[in-house]
Amino acid sequence: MIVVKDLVRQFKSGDRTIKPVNGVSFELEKGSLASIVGKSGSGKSTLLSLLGALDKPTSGDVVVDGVSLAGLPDGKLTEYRRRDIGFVFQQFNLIPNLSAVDNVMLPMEFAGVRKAARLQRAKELLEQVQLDPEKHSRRTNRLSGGEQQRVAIARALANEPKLILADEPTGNLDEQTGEHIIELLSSLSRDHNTTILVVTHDRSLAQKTERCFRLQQGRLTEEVRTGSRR
Ligand SMILES: Nc1ncnc2c1ncn2[C@@H]1O[C@H](COP(=O)(O)OP(=O)(O)OP(=O)(O)O)[C@@H](O)[C@H]1O
Repeated sequence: MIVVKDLVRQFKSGDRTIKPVNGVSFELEKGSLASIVGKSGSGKSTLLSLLGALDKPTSGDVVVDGVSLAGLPDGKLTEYRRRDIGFVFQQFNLIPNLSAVDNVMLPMEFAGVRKAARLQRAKELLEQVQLDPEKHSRRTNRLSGGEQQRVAIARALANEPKLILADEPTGNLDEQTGEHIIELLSSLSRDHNTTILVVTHDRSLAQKTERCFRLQQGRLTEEVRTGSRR
């Protein structure tokens, strides 16, 4: 479970102070899929960076399965980022000259998993994200955008993270492929019991997630829903 407590991130810009994250609190149940929508500049990327320990808050805390990030020294924060967080980006950020399977194996190599176990798990994950088995050994720069995003999602799952942070994961995909990716994230959050938080500009995609938050001038509100995904 992820608990975000009164998170604030401020920057000085000349003699002005801006607060792209200004007192944000929310909780995410384990295995849930949630989205955050908000205009450009509303603070979405800043918030994701704080949740992924790529940046430190000015005040407030993120507590992941009972562990407070504010209380962790830098070394432990790096460990948290590598072990407990999976990142998925709009630009996929795969290594283009490596095969799909090698891209998925890479984070497991950093985590010290044996080669045979890495290979087996990478293949299983690529099956779970429904990448055609013929394409497992193909270099990722020879895959379509939707296929590359499936590989990136498999890579994000590699070390069984507690939280997957997806920044505009459908931003470079056509509408239908984007919908497939959101459906995939939805089923993976259930099957792996992994919490997934998606930032998107696309309101129709946000509607497909279990919960939807709106960020406006650094403040977060939850949209009220009727019915449930499960
Ligand atoms: N390192 C920084 N120094 C100063 N200001 C920053 C810094 N990072 C972000 N900001 C400012 O914080 C505000 C929010 O930026 P952020 O990138 O979080 O917005 P966003 O909602 O992700 O936007 P977009 O949808 O365009 O990616 C912007 O005004 C931005 O200029």
